[in-house]
Amino acid sequence: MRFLKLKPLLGPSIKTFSSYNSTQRFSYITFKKLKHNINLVGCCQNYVLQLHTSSVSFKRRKTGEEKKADRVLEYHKVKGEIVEVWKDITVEELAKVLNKDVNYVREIFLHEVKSPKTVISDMKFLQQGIRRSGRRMKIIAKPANDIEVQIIEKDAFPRPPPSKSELKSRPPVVTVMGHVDHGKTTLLDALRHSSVVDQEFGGITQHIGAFLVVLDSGAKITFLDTPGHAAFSAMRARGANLTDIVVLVVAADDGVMEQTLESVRMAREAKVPILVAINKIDSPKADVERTEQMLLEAGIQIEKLGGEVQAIPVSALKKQNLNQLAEALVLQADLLEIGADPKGLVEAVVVESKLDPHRGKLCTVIVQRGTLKKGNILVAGVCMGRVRVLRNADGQIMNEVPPGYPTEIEGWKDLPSPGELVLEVESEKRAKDVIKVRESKLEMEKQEQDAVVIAEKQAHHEKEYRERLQLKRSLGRFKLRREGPRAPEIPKDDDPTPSLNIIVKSDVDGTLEAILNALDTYDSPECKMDLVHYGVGAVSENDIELAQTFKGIIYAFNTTCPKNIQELAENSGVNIKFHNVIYKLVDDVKEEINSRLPQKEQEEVLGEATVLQQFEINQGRKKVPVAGCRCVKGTLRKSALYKVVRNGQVIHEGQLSSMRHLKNEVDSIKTDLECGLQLQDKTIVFQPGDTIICYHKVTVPQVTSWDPGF
Ligand SMILES: Nc1nc2c(ncn2[C@@H]2O[C@H](COP(=O)(O)OP(=O)(O)OP(=O)(O)O)[C@@H](O)[C@H]2O)c(=O)[nH]1
Repeated sequence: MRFLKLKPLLGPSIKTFSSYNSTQRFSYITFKKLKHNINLVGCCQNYVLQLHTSSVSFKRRKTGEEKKADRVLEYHKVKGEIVEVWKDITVEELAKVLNKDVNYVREIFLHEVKSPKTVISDMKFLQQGIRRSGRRMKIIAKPANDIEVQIIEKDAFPRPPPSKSELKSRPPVVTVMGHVDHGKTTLLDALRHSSVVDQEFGGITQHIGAFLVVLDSGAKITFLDTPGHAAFSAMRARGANLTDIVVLVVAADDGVMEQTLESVRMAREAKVPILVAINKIDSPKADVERTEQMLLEAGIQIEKLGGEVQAIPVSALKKQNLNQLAEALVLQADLLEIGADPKGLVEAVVVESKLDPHRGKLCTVIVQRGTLKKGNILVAGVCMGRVRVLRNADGQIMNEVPPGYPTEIEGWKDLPSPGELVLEVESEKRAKDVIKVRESKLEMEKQEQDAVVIAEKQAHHEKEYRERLQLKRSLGRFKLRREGPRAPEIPKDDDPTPSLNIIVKSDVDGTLEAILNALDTYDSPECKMDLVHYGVGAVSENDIELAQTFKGIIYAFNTTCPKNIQELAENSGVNIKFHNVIYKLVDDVKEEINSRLPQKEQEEVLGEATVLQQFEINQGRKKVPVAGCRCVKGTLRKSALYKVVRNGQVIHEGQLSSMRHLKNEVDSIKTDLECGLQLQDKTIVFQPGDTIICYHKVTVPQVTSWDPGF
C-alpha cells in the first residue's frame, strides 16, 4: 500500500531490488518484503527516504563533504589514540597533551581559538578539534601543575584528627556575645576577678582578648572577649571554629534586642551550643520573666520553659549567681566531652595580634593540639616565628601551653592575622620553605585574579571599540554586518554598473579590522564594491557558498583553507586569493575593480603640423581652402582624425579629404616635410600659426580612482 502511495512521487526510478536493512540510507530505490509489510527506502533528489516498518520519513541527504567528514570522524572514532583532557583546558595545555605546537592546536580548531591562553570550556568543541587531530579524548580531572604539586608537597598542614584514645580533657573555649551594653565585659571581668571594663575607652570593648578563668571549683574556662560580632565572623570566615560554647548575655532590663538575635543566628550557623546569662537582675527595671518570654519568642527554648537551653539570671555588676553560671558552663562542657591531643606538633589559632613598641610583634593564640613551648618554630599564613616568650593574660610567663589555653606569643617575624592557623614545623628551614610555597601560591592566585580583571577590561574595551566601529560603519558607505550576506543584493545580470563582491577571512580580529578599515575608504562610483561577509578563521564551506551565490571573491588573509574546501571552491568556480600583506591585498582588490571597469576611448596623437599659409584651389566651380603646413612632430596620416587649434582653442575636429606633398596625393607626411591639407569641411578658413593635430582614438583599460592611502 505504501509502495503504491509513493510510486507517483518517486516515479520510474523504482527499479532496484535488494534486501538492505530498512533503517539504512540509500541513493537509489530499494525495497524489500518483510513478512506482511512492504518496506521501502530510497532517495528523491536531495532527500533520503527512510521507510521503517511503522513510519515513512524524508531526510536531507548528506552532501559529499558531510559524508567524507563523517567517514573521517568514524575512522578516528575507531582508530584514534586516546588523549586525556579536562574541562577548561587551555590551548597551550592541549598542545602539550597532543605533543604538538600551539599552531597545530589552532589548526585543529579551524583557527577559532586565538591565543595559547584561550580556555576551551565547550566540551563538544574540544571533542571536534581532537577528532580532527585523529585522536579520541578521555575526560579527566585537571592535573595539578608543578607549582601546585610543590605546594602540596612542601606546604604545612594540620595532622589528621587524633584518635579518641589520644584525647585529654581541655578547658572549653567560651565566647561571650550579646547586644551592646548588656554587660559582656562586666561579666567577663566579674568572672576573672579583674577589672577589664575600667581600662576601656568610654566603657566599650576595643579589642579581642582571650584569657583563662579558674573557677572556685578548680574548673578552667577560656574566654574570648568579642567586640560585637566582628571577631566571631572573622574567625569563622577563616574556618576557625574556636568556640565551644557561646554565652549569650541578655540584659533583663532591656530584653532580646537586634544584636541578641544576630548572636543567636551566628552561634547556630557555627553549630555552637548557647548558654544564656540573663544579666542585670539587680536593676530596678529588670524583668526576668519577660526576658525569658522574649527568648522563647526568639526561638531559644530555655530549660525553665521546657527547653534545653540553660538560662542563668545573673548580676555581673553585683557578682550574683556567677558560680551558678560557671557551673552551668562546666556542665555544658562535660556534655560536649571536649578533649584534645596534647602531643606532637602544635596547632593553634590566632585570636589577636598587635605590635608592641617594646616587645615587638605579638599574637594571642589558643592552642588546639600539642603543647606549645619556648623555642617552637611556628608558621601562620605567610608569617613565621620562633617562640621567645609565652605569657598568660595577666602577663605571667608560661613555660608550656597545653590545648584549650590562651597565650600571647613573642617572637614573630611578621604579624599573623586573627583566625590564621598556627602550625609548628620541625625547623626554621622547613618554615622558610612553607612560607615560600605559600607566597608562590598567593602570587598565583593574584595572577589569576589579575588575569580575570584584565580579561574583563579587555572585553569591555573590545565591546566599546566594536560599538564605535559599528557606528562608524553605519554612517559610512558600507553597511557592514558581522554575519551573513545581504540577501537582496545578489548581483543582477542586467545591472550595467560593474560590481565586485568580496568575502574577507583573516587570522585575527585586529588584522581583519585593519582590512575592513582600508576597504571602508572605497568611494568610487564606477564600480560597486560590496563586502558580502567577513570573519576570523579558516575559509569555510559557508564562505564558498556565499562566494558562489554572490559571485564573489574570497580574500584569505594570513589564514588557511582546508584542502577539501579548496577543492569545493575549484569545483564551484570560486576564486580564493591568499595574502599576508594588507597593501598587497588592497592592490589585488584594486586590480579586480580595474578588470571590471569598461575600457575607455583615448586620443593618441600621431603627428602635428603648423599652418604656414592658406591656399585656395579650384575644384570644379568652387574654391576650396587648403592649409599649407609643415609637419613638426610625428607623422600625419591621411586617414586619421584632425583637430585645428587656434590660440589654444579647438576650432574644428574632423577628417581630411586630401593630403598632398608637392603635387602628389600621399597617405602620410613625416616630420619636417611640407604638405597641403584639405579638410572634408570646406568652410574652415585656416590662418598662419594654426596647429593641426593628427590623432586617432584607441581604447585603454580604466583604472579606479580609489586610493586607500597605502
Ligand atoms: N545594673 C547593672 N548594670 C550592669 C550590669 N552589668 C553591666 N552593667 C552596666 O552596663 C553597662 C555596659 O556594660 P559592659 O560590660 O561595658 O557592656 P558590654 O556588653 O561589654 O558593652 P560593649 O562592649 O559596648 O558591647 C555598664 O555601665 C555596666 O556597669 C549588671 O549586672 N547590673
